Amino acid sequence: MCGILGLLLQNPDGPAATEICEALSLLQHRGQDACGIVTCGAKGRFYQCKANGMVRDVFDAKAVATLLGGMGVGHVRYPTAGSSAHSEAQPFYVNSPYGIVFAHNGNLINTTSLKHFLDADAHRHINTDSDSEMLLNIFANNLQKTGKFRINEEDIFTAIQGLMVQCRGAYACVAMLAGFGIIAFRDPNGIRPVGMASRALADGKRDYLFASESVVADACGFADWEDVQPGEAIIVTRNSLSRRRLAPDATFAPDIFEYVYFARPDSVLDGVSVYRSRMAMGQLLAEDVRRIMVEEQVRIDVVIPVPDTSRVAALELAQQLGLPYREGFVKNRYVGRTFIMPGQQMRRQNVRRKLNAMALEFSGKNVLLVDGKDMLTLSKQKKGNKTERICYKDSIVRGTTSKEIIQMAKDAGAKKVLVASCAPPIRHSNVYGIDMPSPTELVAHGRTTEEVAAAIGADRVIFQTIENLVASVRQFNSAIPTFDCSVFTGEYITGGVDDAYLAHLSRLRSDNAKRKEAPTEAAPVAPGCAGPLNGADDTIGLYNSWKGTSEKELAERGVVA
Ligand SMILES: O=P(O)(O)OC[C@H]1O[C@H](OP(=O)(O)OP(=O)(O)O)[C@H](O)[C@@H]1O
Ligand SMILES: NC(=O)CC[C@H](N)C(=O)O
Ligand SMILES: [Mg+2]
Repeated sequence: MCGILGLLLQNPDGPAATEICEALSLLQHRGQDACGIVTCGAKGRFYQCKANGMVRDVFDAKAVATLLGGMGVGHVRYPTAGSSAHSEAQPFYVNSPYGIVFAHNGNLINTTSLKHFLDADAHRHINTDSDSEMLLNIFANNLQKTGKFRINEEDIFTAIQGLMVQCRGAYACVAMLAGFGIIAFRDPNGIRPVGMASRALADGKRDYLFASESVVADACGFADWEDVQPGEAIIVTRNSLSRRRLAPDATFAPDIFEYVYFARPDSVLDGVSVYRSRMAMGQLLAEDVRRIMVEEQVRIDVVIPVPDTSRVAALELAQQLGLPYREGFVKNRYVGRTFIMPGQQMRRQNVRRKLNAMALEFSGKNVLLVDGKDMLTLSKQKKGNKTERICYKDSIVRGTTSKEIIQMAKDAGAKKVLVASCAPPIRHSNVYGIDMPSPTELVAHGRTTEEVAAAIGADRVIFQTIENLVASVRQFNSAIPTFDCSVFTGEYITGGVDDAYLAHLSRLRSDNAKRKEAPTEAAPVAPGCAGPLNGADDTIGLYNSWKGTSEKELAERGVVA
C-alpha cells in the first residue's frame, strides 16, 4: 500500500511543499520504505526530493524549503513491484510531453504486455522495474498522441480513458502537468482509495487537495471531502475543476483490507468510517466467540488487543461479551508497522522490538480472573486457575506477529491463549498493492483453522466469517455493490489473474526471490527503526535541485533564511 497526495494552491508561489510534507506524515502508515515530493514553481519548473526512508528522515526544513511553488505531488511507498531501490521512490517524472509528475498506489497485473508495448510500439525507455513508471509512460504516450502544442482537459480525459483500457489492476493516481494543474484518477473497480477536498479562500477561490485518505483533509484544514469515483478522473487548475466517469460500467469493488488493516481509523473511505467498520467487526465477531465459549465450554478472562490496529475492534468485542479489556502488550511507538516491512527476518525481529508483554497482565492470576465490574474484589483473591486470555488481532497474515506474541504471552504466564481475528483466514496472494505475492508465505494457506492454531502456538483460533466481514463495512454504505476480498476468496475482480500469473508473481516477489535480489553490502534497517538515515545525501533531485548549493547561496536566493 502506498499513500498519494496532490495539492494545488491558488497562490503559485505558495508553500505547497510544507503542506505536502505535513500531509505525507499523516499517510506514513501506508508506506514506510520511501517517500518523495515534487513541486511545480515559476515557469513550470519542477523541484524534486525523494529517497528511501520515512518522511521525517528524508525531509528536513532545508529539503522542504528547496521545493518551490504552489502545487505539488507527494508519495509514501510500500513496494509491490520492482525493488525497494531509491530509484523507484515516487513521484516519477517524464519530460515529454509537457512535463509530467506521477504518484501511484496499487499494482498492475499486465506489466509484461505493457512493457512490450512501451518498448516495441511506443518506443519509450523504462528505466526501472516499477509498474508505476510504466503506468506514467502509458499516460504520457496517450497524451503524446494528441500532437498538440498545448493540451486541454478533453485531451487528458481521452488519455486516461485509453489508459483504463490498456492497464489492468489497481491504480489510484495523482499526476501533475507542468504549469497546468493536478489530475487524480482511480481504476475502474476503485480498488484503491483516493479522494478530494478543498479550502475556501478569502477571494472566493479554492485550494485543492487529493489524498489517499480523508484524515489528511481533516488534519490539514480542508473541507468537503469526497471520493474520486471508480473509473473517474478529476482535473483541477487554478481556474477550473473538471471531472468525468471514464469507465462507468465496471463493478465498484474497493479492497476490504483497507478497512481491516491499512487505513487509519479516523479516515472515511468511500463513505464508510474505518473506525465504525472496525467496531462492527468486533461486534459481529463477538457473536462467534460467544457461541464457541458456550459450545466448547471455554472460559475467557480478559481480552487483550495486539496494538495498534486491532484496538478498536477488540474493545468492542470485549464490551459485547462483558469481558475486561486490558492493554497487555505495550507498543514501542518508535517502531513502525511490522507487516509492511520488507523481508520476513526484519518483520520477525521487529515484532519483539515493537511489542512487549506486561507480566502484570499475564502472570498475576489473581488480577484479571473474570469480568471487569468485579475487578477490585477479584484482584484480592488468591491465585485462581482460570487463565485463558483472548488475544485480539485484526488479521493473521503470515502469522509472524501471532507466533511471537503468543509465545510472549505464555512466557509471561498465560496458560491458554485464544486468538480471535476480525478477518477470515488469508489464503491467497494479493495482486492489487499489498505485498503478499506468494501464498506459501501465508500461515493459513493450505491449513485448516486447527492447523493454523497449531502453527502459531495458539490454543484456539477464531476467524471472522467473510459474510460478517463484508457486513461490517457494507452496513455503512449499501451503495458499494461488492468488495475486493481476493486474499480470502481467491476471486480477482479484474480478471486476468490465473495460476500461471500467480506462479510468475510468486517467483518474482516471494521473500526468497527478494532476498536474492537484495544488495548485500549494507545490513537492512527496518523502516521506522534507529539506523543509518537516508538524509539529504541520498535524496534524488532533478537537474535544478539545490543539492550541493551552499547555505550562503541558498540564503542569497531566498530559499532559506
Ligand atoms: O500475521 P502477520 O503476518 O504477523 O501480520 C498481521 C499483523 O501485522 C499487522 O500489524 P502491524 O505491526 O503491521 O501494524 P499495527 O501496529 O498498525 O497493528 C496487523 O495489525 C497484524 O497485527
Ligand atoms: N503499494 C503500492 O501501492 C505500490 C505502488 C507501486 N506498485 C510500487 O511498487 O511502487
Ligand atoms: Mg498489528
